[in-house]
Amino acid sequence: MPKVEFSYFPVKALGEGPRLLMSYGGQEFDDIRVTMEDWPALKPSTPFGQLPVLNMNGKKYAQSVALSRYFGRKYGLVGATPEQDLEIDMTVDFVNDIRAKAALVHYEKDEAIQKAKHEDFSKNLYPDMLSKLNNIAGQNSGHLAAGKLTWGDFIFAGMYDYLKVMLRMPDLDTKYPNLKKIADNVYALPQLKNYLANAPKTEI
Ligand SMILES: N[C@@H](CCC(=O)N[C@@H](CS)C(=O)NCC(=O)O)C(=O)O
Repeated sequence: MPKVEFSYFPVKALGEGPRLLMSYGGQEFDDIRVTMEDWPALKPSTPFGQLPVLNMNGKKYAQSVALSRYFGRKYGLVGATPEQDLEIDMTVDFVNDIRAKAALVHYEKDEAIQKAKHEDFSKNLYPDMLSKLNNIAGQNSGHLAAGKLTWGDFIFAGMYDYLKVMLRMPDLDTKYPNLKKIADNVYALPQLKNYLANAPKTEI
């Protein structure tokens, strides 16, 4: 299995899912953490002007979900039926919907608008979305979908710390315990021990 290069910023966020999946599958990779200083020079050489990017066999591939689905297929972390795959896809899309809502607030430049948006989303939207996801994880034995470990779990686990910060919800663990279970189940995998021991520690 030839070594590949994986480039992302020095955070977990959208990059950690693919990093965890490669580690799970025993895929050796250069874990390139691109600084904001270096990014402008690199940006034009990426497929969509965004990170993460996987450089494999001389070709560059982008989009964190597509990359994760690819590794999921490669390592058998998929559904047992097309319907289970659909379940994984729809739940991963929902996770990204939650992330997109929180990002809308996080990156709002006007402080007053940011505060109002955060209060509004925290009252109704976040509890509604998170409790739905928490129930789904409860019905799937601590997994995101299909009642088993899939590539979707790796995306969610990789994004868990980042979500806590974006949602401004340090008590996410206790409020929605089934979500923590998804992350815990992934981080306990023996295949990840080496990567987790050596990867740079980041807050998000
Ligand atoms: N849908 C893409 C989104 C990628 C994305 O938004 N990447 C951000 C970092 S999280 C980025 O590259 N930002 C720098 C830029 O757009 O210049 C994915 O999931 O990979």
